[in-house]
Amino acid sequence: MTREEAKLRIEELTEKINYYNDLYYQQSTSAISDFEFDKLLEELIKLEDLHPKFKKEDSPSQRVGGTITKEFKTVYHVYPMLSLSNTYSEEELIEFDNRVKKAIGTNFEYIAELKFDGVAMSITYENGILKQATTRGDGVRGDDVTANVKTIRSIPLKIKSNNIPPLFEVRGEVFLPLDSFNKINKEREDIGEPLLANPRNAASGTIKMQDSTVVAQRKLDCFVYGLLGENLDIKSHHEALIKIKEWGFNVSDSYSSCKDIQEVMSYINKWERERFKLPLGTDGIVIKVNDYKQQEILGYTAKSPRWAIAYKYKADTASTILESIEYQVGRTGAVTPVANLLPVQLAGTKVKRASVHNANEIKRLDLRIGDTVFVEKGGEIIPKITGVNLGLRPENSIPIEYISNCPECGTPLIRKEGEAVHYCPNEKGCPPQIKGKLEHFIQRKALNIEGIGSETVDQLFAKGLVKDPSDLYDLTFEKLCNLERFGEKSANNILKGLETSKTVPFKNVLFGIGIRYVGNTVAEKLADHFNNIDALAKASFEELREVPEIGEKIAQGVVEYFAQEEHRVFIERLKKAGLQMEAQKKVIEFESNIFEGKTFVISGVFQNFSRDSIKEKVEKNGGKVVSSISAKLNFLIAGENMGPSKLEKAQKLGIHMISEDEFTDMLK
Ligand SMILES: NC(=O)c1ccc[n+]([C@@H]2O[C@H](COP(=O)([O-])OP(=O)(O)OC[C@H]3O[C@@H](n4cnc5c(N)ncnc54)[C@H](O)[C@@H]3O)[C@@H](O)[C@H]2O)c1
Ligand SMILES: [Zn+2]
Repeated sequence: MTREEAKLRIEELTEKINYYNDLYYQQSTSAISDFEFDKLLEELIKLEDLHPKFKKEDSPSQRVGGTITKEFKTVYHVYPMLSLSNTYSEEELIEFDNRVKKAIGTNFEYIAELKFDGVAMSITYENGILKQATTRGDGVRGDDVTANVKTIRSIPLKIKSNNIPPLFEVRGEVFLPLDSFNKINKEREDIGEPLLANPRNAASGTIKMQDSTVVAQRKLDCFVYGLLGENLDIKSHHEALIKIKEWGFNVSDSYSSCKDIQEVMSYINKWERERFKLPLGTDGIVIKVNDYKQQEILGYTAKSPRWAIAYKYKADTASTILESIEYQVGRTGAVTPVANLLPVQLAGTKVKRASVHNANEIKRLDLRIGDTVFVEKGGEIIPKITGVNLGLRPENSIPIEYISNCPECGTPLIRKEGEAVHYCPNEKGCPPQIKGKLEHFIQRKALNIEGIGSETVDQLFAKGLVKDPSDLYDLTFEKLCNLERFGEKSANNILKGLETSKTVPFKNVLFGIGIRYVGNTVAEKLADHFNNIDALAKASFEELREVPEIGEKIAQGVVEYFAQEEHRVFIERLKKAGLQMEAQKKVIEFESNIFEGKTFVISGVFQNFSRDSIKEKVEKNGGKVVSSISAKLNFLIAGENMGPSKLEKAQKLGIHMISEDEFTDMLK
């Protein structure tokens, strides 16, 4: 490579890396895999070493990848938040070990820990009270996300131990537990929303949300792995881990001390598979020289400590042939392209399908039939295509043209502005949409109709017996017995299942109806608030927005749903069939009547209660919770981060505002 070529390549790499950094840290998305990203960075570092003249001061090799945002207050770090140098190879790990030995001799110890895949956080405590939580940002300054971090239950707001320094900072990784991640995606799937790509990006997106109430619902967690401060009287990393655990922080037990690099290797091998049993994503291990004095001798580069390194596990990848793209139509009409692959062995399973998300993704990857593609399996269940081996591209291949008509019913597809997904608008005549709605209706979380499986749904639909869920209630013994291979017993089972479904609570019915964006948690909130279907159908956009946790999208979805005549007819038929269209009066076990005749508004995020449990407390003591602030209101229970407009209104009207603690005191 000539000097001129090197210069150009350095510029090109810089631009690319800056672009991916921006996507990753600012927009919480990854356009390429971490492995590909790290390869680009490695290439840049090597070229810059060969041609130091072309190395710019602000090169991405010299600084931490993120930046700050304008949505949050900017905070300067007391101690810079650096990155970690990383490697995918054992040889480089041994080189690291040699560098360490050269600087401090052989009398030292490593601590090996897992590299948790989330968002780095700095949390400051003053006299034992959580004062501030800051993102890494550009390493020098970050975003003040204190209100969001306070919603994380495993992070103490107040340290219980007496024996603590007056001022200190902990460092940790905020993450979205896999359970919560899967649950959120299940709910998004239920309501036909695009899925979150992976837990790390979901955590990073969540921590930057403006509404802490939504953050609280996402149930983030945090593993703490570092302690900083003046005169801490602590000599090593290991001691620090023990201390912060004592003080009530969540420290993962997975760390281990290693007397040499061989023991580190065993640690790496041990966790290569074991790590999948943990409740969160991990992408490697971190080794740190244990002793603080030795750390000091080793020091720092501009970007990372010299006393630590990350070893990253390669994601399981395989390459195979893309045979075809299939288009699936879901209950909401959303079209998902799925790749059919020549079967290949990947991470212990045979893979023959991979997701490609949407038309943009096909274009970005420039996928062509017959291409040799790389497939990767991360934490997700279905593997994804991460790239194309262009060297093996067949001659005369042509780019895949995304379909313009529904593969199932032929209707021209539409794409709403700002959405990546195509939809088939033929809600009433498109078979997978009709069947999808039926299956949604009968599922356990909805009407829970036993005796009907997806095969039966197919048959009922094929015979023209059922076109929408309300037709189910017109089924008779005779009609069912006419179905192929359908015994009397199965027919009776279905009829019994349908009969039982008439006792299923209103909130489940509401979920089963399948209103856009109304998942089962939302259905419960709406049922609770409006009590019956007629009140909900009449509710305006504004009235819906007043219900706690009902956002614009949901409110819009509900209004649009009931605006359609055919939906109202459908609801009438369900009513006639005898389904529960009204919430059962809750049986309240009264504790006292101290709040009799008093009204409350609950707003913001709370430390010891969920909003629902505060509501329950109010009701159990004779009070009533309302949604909007008016002059007649008696109390506003104000948590952290309540909306500014609510606050202003309450102040203007002179409403009595009480904190969570004051509320607890009132109950005593
Ligand atoms: N795919 C993309 O487009 C893209 C873009 C940018 C960055 N990335 C990825 O992000 C990473 C680079 O980011 P980086 O500079 O933050 O470095 P890094 O994430 O590799 O290492 C530093 C971070 O590791 C975290 N960490 C987790 N467990 C830890 C532990 N036990 N001890 C100490 N720290 C721990 C901390 O948050 C720390 O900030 C690379 O893995 C890169 O592949 C990917
Ligand atoms: Zn269709």
